[in-house]
Amino acid sequence: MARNKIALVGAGNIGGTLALLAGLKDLGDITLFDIAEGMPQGKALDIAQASPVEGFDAVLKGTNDYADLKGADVVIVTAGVPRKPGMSRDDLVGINTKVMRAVGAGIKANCPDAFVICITNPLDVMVGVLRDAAGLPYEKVVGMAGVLDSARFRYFLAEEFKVSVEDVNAFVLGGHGDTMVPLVRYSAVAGIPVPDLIKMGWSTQEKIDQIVQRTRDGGAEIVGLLKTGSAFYAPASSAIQMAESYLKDKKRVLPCAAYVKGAYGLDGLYVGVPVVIGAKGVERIVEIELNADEQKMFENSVGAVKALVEIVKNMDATAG
Ligand SMILES: NC(=O)c1ccc[n+]([C@@H]2O[C@H](COP(=O)([O-])OP(=O)(O)OC[C@H]3O[C@@H](n4cnc5c(N)ncnc54)[C@H](O)[C@@H]3O)[C@@H](O)[C@H]2O)c1
Ligand SMILES: O=C(O)C[C@H](O)C(=O)O
Repeated sequence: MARNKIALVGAGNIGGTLALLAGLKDLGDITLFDIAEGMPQGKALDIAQASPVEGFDAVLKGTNDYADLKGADVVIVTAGVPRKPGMSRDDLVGINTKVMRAVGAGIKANCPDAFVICITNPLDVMVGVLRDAAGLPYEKVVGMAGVLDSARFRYFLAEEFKVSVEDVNAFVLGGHGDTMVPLVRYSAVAGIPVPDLIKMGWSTQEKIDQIVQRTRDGGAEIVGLLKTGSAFYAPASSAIQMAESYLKDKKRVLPCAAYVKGAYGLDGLYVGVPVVIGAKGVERIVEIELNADEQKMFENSVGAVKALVEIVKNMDATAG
């Protein structure tokens, strides 16, 4: 059986990490695309030279030519600009919208049958711009953020409860911004809901509230420490989990920025919700029940995403 092909558009911090992980996990052949000349070629060669040591067989190619995306089964997009300390993700909207349109055109022309995972920020809006430019079916274009935000939430909870990260389940919904909604009620250790663990004396409401806020600020915490860019190891791991679920038809239930029309009272918007990812792409939107507080937080987050969508529309109107 021929190997799958994973194309990585953007070969920077996340792109390079994605290439290494895709190799280590034997996901297939890997093409690294970037506008920077030499850099994707250099990273591809470097990772190829790690393959004999790590024991994986994959063709690794670096390129500056969109034609090399041909035949890609999965495309993961990180092209664009990350934020620096003092910036919000939303500050990237102007520059990264232009990048998403160029990348969308490249995907449309070369691999319209691929499953596309967008990572570029501001995420929920960029995945919509990318989808529109690529013209792919909505279920084949999805954004990565919820897996990352939930992983942060899980990690902080595991630290607090002093248990394995593997036993902590947690969901973060909504837009990938300051208004994201970590759902305490749907978070659990080995099936025991967090509110029950508070009653059992494992933690306090105050500490859980602090963890919720730290999760919301998770990206900014790392930007503040790195100073020159943003997180890239955990974002790459998160996108690889989504790609693997598609390629292996695992039907994982993962929080992703998916196009929601009908569910959650939404009328067609990319925003973070739990979905099932399988061989057909986003196979199902999982509509969970939200209580009044959760609903209010979710609506607030949806409002923030919609406001940014309007900014993109106004940019277009101004540009004529
Ligand atoms: N969704 C999330 O959860 C999440 C997490 C982390 C980072 N991000 C975002 O991902 C993006 C990438 O982050 P990074 O750390 O890899 O940044 P990076 O600067 O290391 O890499 C970005 C790469 O994109 C390339 N690029 C720029 N314009 C391009 C174009 N038109 N076509 C192709 N390539 C182009 C650059 O040359 C660079 O190599 C940023 O927007 C960042 O905010 C999102
Ligand atoms: O915080 C950022 O700008 C990058 C990313 O969205 C993250 O959450 O790490």
